[in-house]
Amino acid sequence: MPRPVPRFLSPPPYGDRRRVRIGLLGGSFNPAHAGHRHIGQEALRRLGLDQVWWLVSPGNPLKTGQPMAPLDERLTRAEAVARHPRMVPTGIESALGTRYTLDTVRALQTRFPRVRFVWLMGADNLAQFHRWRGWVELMETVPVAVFDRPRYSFGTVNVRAARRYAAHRRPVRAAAGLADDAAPSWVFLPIRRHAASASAIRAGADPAGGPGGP
Ligand SMILES: Nc1ncnc2c1ncn2[C@@H]1O[C@H](COP(=O)(O)OP(=O)(O)OP(=O)(O)O)[C@@H](O)[C@H]1O
Ligand SMILES: O=C(O)c1ccc[n+]([C@@H]2O[C@H](COP(=O)([O-])O)[C@@H](O)[C@H]2O)c1
Repeated sequence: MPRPVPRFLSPPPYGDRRRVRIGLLGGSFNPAHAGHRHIGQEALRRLGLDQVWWLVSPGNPLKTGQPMAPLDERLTRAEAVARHPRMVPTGIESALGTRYTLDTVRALQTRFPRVRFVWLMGADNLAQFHRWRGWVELMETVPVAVFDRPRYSFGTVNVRAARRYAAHRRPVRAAAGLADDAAPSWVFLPIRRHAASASAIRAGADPAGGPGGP
C-alpha cells in the first residue's frame, strides 16, 4: 500500500546556544543518486549544518513536459540513497503547494523563523540560475552554496548570477559561517567532483548512480 505523500517535518530541537542551520537541496531526484549524498555530506561538514533537507520537487518549473517518475517513487528512492541521520528526504514543496524555489524558501522562513536556511545546488544550476523566477529576490533572501560538478566547472566565474553577485561571494574559508550571513551571500565550494547524474542513470549508462551508489 503506498504511503502518504506529502510528508512534512520539523527541524531538530532548538538548543540555547545558536540557531539551527538547515541546508535545502532542491531537486527532481529522478532518480536520487550518490552525487546527491556526496554534496549533502559536504554541505553538512563544510557549512556546519545541523541537517540537510532534500526537497524532492513535485516538478521543476523549467522541466515541464519532460518525463518524471511519480513523486512517491522518487521519495522512496531518495530515502534509500540518503542513508544518513541528518540528511532528510522530504516532500515539502508538495505539502506547501509551491513549485518555485523563491516561494518555497519564503514559506519555510516564515514557518521556521529561528532556522537559518541555506540553499544548496550544483554548479550546473548556477549556470542557469538567472532563468529561475525571481532569482535576484532569491539571492537576496537566502545564502547560497554552490558545489563543483564535472562538466560544469565554474573556473571562469563567468555566469550571469556569479557576475551580478561577485561582490557577495565569500571565500571558501568563510563557508562555515555562510548560514549566519545575511543574504546576499554565497560561496563556491571546490569539492571532490562526483560523476553521478540522473540523466546518465535514466539513459542506462550508470545504473548504480556512480561511486558509492545504492
Ligand atoms: N554529481 C553531482 N555533483 C554536484 N551536484 C550535483 C550532482 N548531482 C546532482 N547535483 C545537484 O543536486 C541538485 C539536484 O539534482 P537533480 O535531482 O537534478 O539531479 P541531476 O543528476 O542533476 O539530474 P539530471 O541529470 O536529470 O539533470 C541540483 O542542484 C544538482 O546540481
Ligand atoms: O524557481 C524556479 O524558477 C526554478 C527553476 C528551475 C529549478 N528550480 C529548482 O532547482 C532545483 C533543482 O532542480 P533540478 O530539476 O535541476 O534537480 C529544484 O528544487 C527546482 O525546483 C527552481
